[in-house]
Amino acid sequence: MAEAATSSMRKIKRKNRSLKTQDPELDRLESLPWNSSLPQQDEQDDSSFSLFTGSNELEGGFLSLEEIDEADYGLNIPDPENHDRKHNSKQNKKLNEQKQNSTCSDGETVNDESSKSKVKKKKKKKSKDAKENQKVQHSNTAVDADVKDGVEEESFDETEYYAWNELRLHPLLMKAIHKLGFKEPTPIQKACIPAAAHQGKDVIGAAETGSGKTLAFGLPILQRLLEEREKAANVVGEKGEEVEKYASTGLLRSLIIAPTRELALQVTDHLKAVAKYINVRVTPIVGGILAEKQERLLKARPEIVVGTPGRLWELMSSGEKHLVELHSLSFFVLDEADRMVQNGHFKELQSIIDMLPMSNISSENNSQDAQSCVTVSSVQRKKRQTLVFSATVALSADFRKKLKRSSIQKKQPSTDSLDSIETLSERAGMRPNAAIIDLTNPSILAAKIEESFIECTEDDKDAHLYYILTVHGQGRTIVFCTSIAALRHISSILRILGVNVWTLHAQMQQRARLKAMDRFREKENGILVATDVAARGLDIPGIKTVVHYQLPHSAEVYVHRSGRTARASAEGCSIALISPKDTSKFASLCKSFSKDTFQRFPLENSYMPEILKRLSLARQIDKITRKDSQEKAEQSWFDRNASSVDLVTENYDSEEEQVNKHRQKKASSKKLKNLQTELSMLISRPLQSKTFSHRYLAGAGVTPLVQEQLQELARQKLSDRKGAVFGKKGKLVVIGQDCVDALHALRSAGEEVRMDIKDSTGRQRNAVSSKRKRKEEKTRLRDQRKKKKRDVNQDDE
Ligand SMILES: Nc1ncnc2c1ncn2[C@@H]1O[C@H](COP(=O)(O)OP(=O)(O)OP(=O)(O)O)[C@@H](O)[C@H]1O
Repeated sequence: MAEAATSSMRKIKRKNRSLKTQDPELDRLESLPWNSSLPQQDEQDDSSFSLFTGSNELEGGFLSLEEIDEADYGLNIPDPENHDRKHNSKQNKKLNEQKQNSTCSDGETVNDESSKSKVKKKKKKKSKDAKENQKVQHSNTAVDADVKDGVEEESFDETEYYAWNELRLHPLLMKAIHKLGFKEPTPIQKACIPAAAHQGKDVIGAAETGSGKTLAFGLPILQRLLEEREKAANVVGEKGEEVEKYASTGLLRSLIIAPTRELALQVTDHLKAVAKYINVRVTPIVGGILAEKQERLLKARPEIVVGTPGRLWELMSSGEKHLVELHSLSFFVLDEADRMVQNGHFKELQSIIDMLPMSNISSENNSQDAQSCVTVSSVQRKKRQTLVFSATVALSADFRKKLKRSSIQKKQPSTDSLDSIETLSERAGMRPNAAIIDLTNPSILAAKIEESFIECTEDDKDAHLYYILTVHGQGRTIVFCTSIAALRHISSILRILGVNVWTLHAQMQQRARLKAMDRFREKENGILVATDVAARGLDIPGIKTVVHYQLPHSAEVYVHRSGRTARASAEGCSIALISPKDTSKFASLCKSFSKDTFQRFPLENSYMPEILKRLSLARQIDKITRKDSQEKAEQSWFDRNASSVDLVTENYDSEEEQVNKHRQKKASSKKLKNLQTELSMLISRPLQSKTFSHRYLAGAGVTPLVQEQLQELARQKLSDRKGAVFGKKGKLVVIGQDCVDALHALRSAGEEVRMDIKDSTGRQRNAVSSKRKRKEEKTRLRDQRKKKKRDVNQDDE
């Protein structure tokens, strides 16, 4: 079997050699060794992206590229020659056609034909070889049997995936990437994969929201697992031993920690999608799900665990076997790392980190661990890599210098809390020559998101939110609130107004949280009202608009909130509702983004009278129903407590009081009914402006002639309505602003506003200082009065 494998490898080597051309780029690619395909870069200054080059720190070695034939995996990875051939084919096509027509007896053309048939034969042979190789590899590798059985050639445009070649990913990973349709790696993936997967480096990665950071750490993990398995299988194959027991070690190889449950579940799904063709188990361990159920999942001994700190620590501290066998860990990953160090929320994370074996100790030095690790093969005993990622990793210049000077301390037992990414990384065992890959721009805002604001009073925020959702509600929208009270208020008002919204906050049951997310995902124009629990990492396609109903407490959270839109190649916009009390906060946000202009979101005020009418009704309905349900809740609380101590409750109200109460109740329910009827009549017809906006129509690409016709229709409809609101002609649909989504409205009519950052921060400073002065004056006067009183008392005595 081993012989067959070696002979097929020889064939592949010959084949590769025969493909060589004089192309310098191809020569360069071919000369790159499998395990250090990183494009060499000069070290750059502190602020820019820099990759540290250096010796490969992984022990155990890798398979060389020549030892792997993509065809074994039912996939043709594009090769540079192919790429060039395809690339040039369009230009040459015409020429060839001419040649064929004019020189059918020409020797060159015949040669061409024969070379074509040779290529065809070669291709056939390659596919035959591939099938044979696959049979050999089937027993030699630990990849999923399902995949190995079907050698279907995937038909896709090879040149489209050419950009991945440089990253030298395993063909089975490439197959999954192709399936996902990711034509090229994102910049953060391009930068991280060579460093983490091929150079075995620790990485601190920062790149804007939605830029593909999950795969930037996910692919290196899977790549390394695959390489180790194949290496182990080859070693064992050579020795002629049984292979199956090396297929999956059942050891914990990678621990990924994320700050929220939803994010941990999402990362799990993302990794599963890319590990589709390999037998790697990825398991989420998050709170809100029965711990026993998760313990059962861990019994399957997944190689990759993605979890939140709380539940992970709960299981680890109770001695869960799979999770405490940390000697086998090859990757320790912190996603959204800066969130982990905030508010002292993550004591558990500190405990988990303290449990990691003293970093990067090889098996020889860790004999005790090695003894308990009976199934781990020598190729798997490598150094642990630490990967730390976020869109807002705020690294101090000092820390970068420390990394460059290679002066990071080895993990020391310490009682310090993890209050910065620096300490967190150091304590997790980050090695001195870690690669810092910082692709964020100075403003840390994602470049593709159009940021805007609406100035209004606190009271008018509801009206403006309703305006955005109804007039520009195309695509999914997330509305962010800072407090749960505000979330409850706005979601209740919107529901009364007939707007279907889902809510997400930390006080909800996990099942309800997941359900809300699912429902939101399902609806093309879904609306989610959420607290900052949804601010980080959530990747839901089609979110076109993010509304900041209340401003967050920090610039980082603002960036993450806005980053729920315009992900991957999509576009989107963010709208902040700014009341007078938000102005100084907004100014300091602008300052931290070094942004001196923001766009004012365009409003069509002619909608407002109708919106305010509806809103007023909705608020009255909300008030009555709240009062009602509060009374009911109080009564049932009273009854429950009374019955728990065997008390019989009696009504001590006089008859008159009882009658009055009854009357009030009846009146209130009648009022409620009337309000509801009036509101439902209003919302049964589309919200319409009294005028017609040319700017929106132009923004939507409507020609002047069509604009004129639409305007005429609108006029007609409005005049019809005066006579008979629900007449036949009332069914005529007027195309207005509500056909333009928020982003297009902003692009076509947004107004660039200069944010006078200095001025407003100056105003803020003045306000603070005058507040302080007033307080001091008050204290002085109080002291004076007290002194006077004392003096009078003394005089009396
Ligand atoms: N190479 C790629 N080509 C196209 N899309 C990609 C690629 N890599 C990842 N994506 C997609 O981009 C989206 C965003 O990826 P991901 O969630 O990893 O972003 P992120 O940088 O972690 O964002 P955040 O900072 O908000 O957490 C996902 O839908 C993912 O499937």
